Amino acid sequence: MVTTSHSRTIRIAAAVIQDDSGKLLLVRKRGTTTFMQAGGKIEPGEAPAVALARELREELGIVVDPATASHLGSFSAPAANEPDAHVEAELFELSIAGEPIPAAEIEEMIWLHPELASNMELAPLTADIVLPRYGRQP
Ligand SMILES: Nc1nc2c([nH]c(=O)n2[C@@H]2O[C@H](COP(=O)(O)OP(=O)(O)OP(=O)(O)O)[C@@H](O)[C@H]2O)c(=O)[nH]1
Repeated sequence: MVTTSHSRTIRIAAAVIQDDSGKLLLVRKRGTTTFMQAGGKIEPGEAPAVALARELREELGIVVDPATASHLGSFSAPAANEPDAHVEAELFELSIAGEPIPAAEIEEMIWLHPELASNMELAPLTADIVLPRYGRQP
């Protein structure tokens, strides 16, 4: 029997970023089809908020002080791109100044109104954890 507990764990730090009108910033990484929270893997020994700041700088050219990111908690979800894995995500809420500039590894960046998310291909962490908390009606 395959259960979540047997699947590989990917530890990530991920960002919930909203603009003034409540739209959520999502990214689609190059060569993939699902939109997801900006962020990425936590390196061994790296503090989650530091990993988050590093990933946001690499992916979106955003400079974030890790101390200003508000930790929402740890959440588990099936991994978007690996059928045999799940993510353990440290989710952080933060506000950003200025417009992000996607790096080459980001194929697409969008500001998504939560009410308009139903037609989108979303990572489970975004669909099941973030959107229910940030405005999408069931
Ligand atoms: N950033 C991010 N990754 C997610 C989310 N949901 C989810 O399943 N993942 C998965 O978590 C993993 C993140 O790894 P990544 O490869 O994007 O991170 P990274 O930038 O550290 O990449 P690298 O290993 O190529 O250096 C991917 O397998 C990705 O599909 C999410 O909401 N945000």
